[in-house]
Amino acid sequence: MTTILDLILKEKKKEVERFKEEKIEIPEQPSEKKASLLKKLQSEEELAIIAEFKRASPSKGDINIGLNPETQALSYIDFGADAISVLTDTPFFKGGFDDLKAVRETVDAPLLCKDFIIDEVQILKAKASGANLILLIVAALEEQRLKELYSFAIGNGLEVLMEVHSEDELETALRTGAQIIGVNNRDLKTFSVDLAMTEMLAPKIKAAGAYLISESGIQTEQDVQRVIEAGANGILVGEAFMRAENLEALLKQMKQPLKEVLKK
Ligand SMILES: O=C(O)c1ccccc1NCC(=O)[C@H](O)[C@H](O)COP(=O)(O)O
Repeated sequence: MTTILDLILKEKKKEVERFKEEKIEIPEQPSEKKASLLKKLQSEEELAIIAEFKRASPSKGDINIGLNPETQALSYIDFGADAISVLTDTPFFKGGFDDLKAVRETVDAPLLCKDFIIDEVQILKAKASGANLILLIVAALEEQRLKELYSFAIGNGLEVLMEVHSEDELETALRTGAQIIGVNNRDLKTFSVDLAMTEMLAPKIKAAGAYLISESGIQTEQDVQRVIEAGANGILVGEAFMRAENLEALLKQMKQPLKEVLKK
């Protein structure tokens, strides 16, 4: 059965060929833009919130097409987000590298290039557009390739969020030495979302001493409490923030002091 991930990766191969034709220039990053999600996670006081700029998605179609990336990024930071994720895929998510650049010019926070990375050239493109962090999806890559891309990103001064959705994938991720593991609560084959995935994988991530980001399907304060109780150090939220009628209230409700929640 062909999955959505297969279709996305097929498009990525074409995109990689196009990028290889481009001259990618990496400007020197001003020091205030060299932001680190890892440092934020190491402080371990509050839940780290990665707020995502996501216009559309394969599972939900159009989410909020007209939103301006600069305005949304400023609101995210003003209301307490610690990092911003920008979907740079165009065919399936209606995003682009121009969105990433626009957000980089607007805020100094750690910036995640959220894409389906299969080649070094995409990592260079992410860096050239101002990212501090890239996503590597274990399900999208052979282990050897995952290790190569991980080392390439780290060697280029980028942090890596490594995404998993099963125990086997988690073991592969840990073998690369990844320090930030994203558990995707969304099954990319069926699109079903279940926060139990975070609960299932959390003990192994914590035992390995890595940081856990719970990704996808987080909509409410109760969802946040549930993943903190499982052991999450951070969350990645897209749709709920992009659709929020009162973004300030929602973001502030989600911003939880970690120890206080665990005491409840
Ligand atoms: O969101 C999708 O439909 C999707 C489909 C196929 C591959 C990836 C997909 N999403 C990427 C993400 O990881 C989410 O954008 C991110 O975790 C935020 O999720 P949400 O808060 O549920 O918007």
